[in-house]
Amino acid sequence: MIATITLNPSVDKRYMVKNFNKNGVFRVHQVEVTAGGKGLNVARVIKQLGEPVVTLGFLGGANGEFIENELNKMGIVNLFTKIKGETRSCIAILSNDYSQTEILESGPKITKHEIDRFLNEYDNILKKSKIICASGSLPQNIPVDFYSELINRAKKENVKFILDTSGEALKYGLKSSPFLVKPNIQELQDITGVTINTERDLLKSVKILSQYTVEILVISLGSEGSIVMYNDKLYKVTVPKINAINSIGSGDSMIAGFAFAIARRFDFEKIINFASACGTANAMEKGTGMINLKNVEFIMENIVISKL
Ligand SMILES: Nc1ncnc2c1ncn2[C@@H]1O[C@H](COP(=O)(O)OP(=O)(O)OP(=O)(O)O)[C@@H](O)[C@H]1O
Ligand SMILES: O=P(O)(O)OC[C@@]1(O)O[C@H](CO)[C@@H](O)[C@@H]1O
Repeated sequence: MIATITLNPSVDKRYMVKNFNKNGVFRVHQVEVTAGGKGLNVARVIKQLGEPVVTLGFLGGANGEFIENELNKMGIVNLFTKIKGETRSCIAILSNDYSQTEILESGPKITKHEIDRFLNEYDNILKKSKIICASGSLPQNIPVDFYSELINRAKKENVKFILDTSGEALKYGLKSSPFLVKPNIQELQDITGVTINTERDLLKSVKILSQYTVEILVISLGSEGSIVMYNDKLYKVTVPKINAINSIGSGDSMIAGFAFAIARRFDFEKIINFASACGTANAMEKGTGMINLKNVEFIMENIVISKL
């Protein structure tokens, strides 16, 4: 079984707006709302792939209820810890010039008692899981090294830990050697301090990150595919050109693809191929954390993986 952790879930609202820019007033011509936060997007895609998945994290208030209802509708197992605070909302503004503007709330304050209840549930689930996918930012009052704690507990139970987060939470997480990490280019720049303009800058940053002990290191590059490091070898993954409608959640869909392919024990190149295709398939859909399995198959045939 795969478990996803979303410590800071969110009700994601996507506003479709014509000619969006700074300082204007805009009428929204289409709104979409999903139960989001990275880990929930991951769970939705794992469910679409047909693998059992359970979800953990913190949920509270009216937004928490909305997310619970959505999980029930999708038949996704909900092991979230109930909290007093209100789960956040995040807004994405998509415009006709293909711009994507995201406004992310910081999330509720979590109490010590709520953290303890979460950790109890987590320890239970570690005994039943093959893979943990922990994704996204930390809500308020969660210690910055919290992912590190979760990784250490997973290691004791021999459970593979996939970490997809940013900033300080990623820095601390890396110190505990997760099985797989997947920063995007912005997250890589933030963590290494290297501004990336050229492939040389990119490879320099990958080298800095490779000082941490991580089994699979993935740098996702949006429509440019990704760079993957495994067993001291570097791979460049080129994905086909597609008609991208909404690439928010492509990273999460890629993580879902990795978790699924690793759980099913695919060989290494097929793992990269499958995960990348899930990321690309998400960009072809209106919804966030949504894939069409027929598109995944077609994309897989058109991905090129080369050794660097
Ligand atoms: N426009 C696109 N065209 C083709 N493939 C894409 C596109 N955007 C994303 N992908 C695929 O999805 C993968 C992950 O995308 P990306 O690097 O945008 O992740 P991310 O920034 O973590 O996304 P998010 O945080 O919104 O989930 C890429 O490596 C690629 O395989
Ligand atoms: O604040 P975080 O947790 O880093 O990111 C939150 C978020 O932007 O990530 C997802 C896309 O990957 C969205 O569903 C969600 O709103």
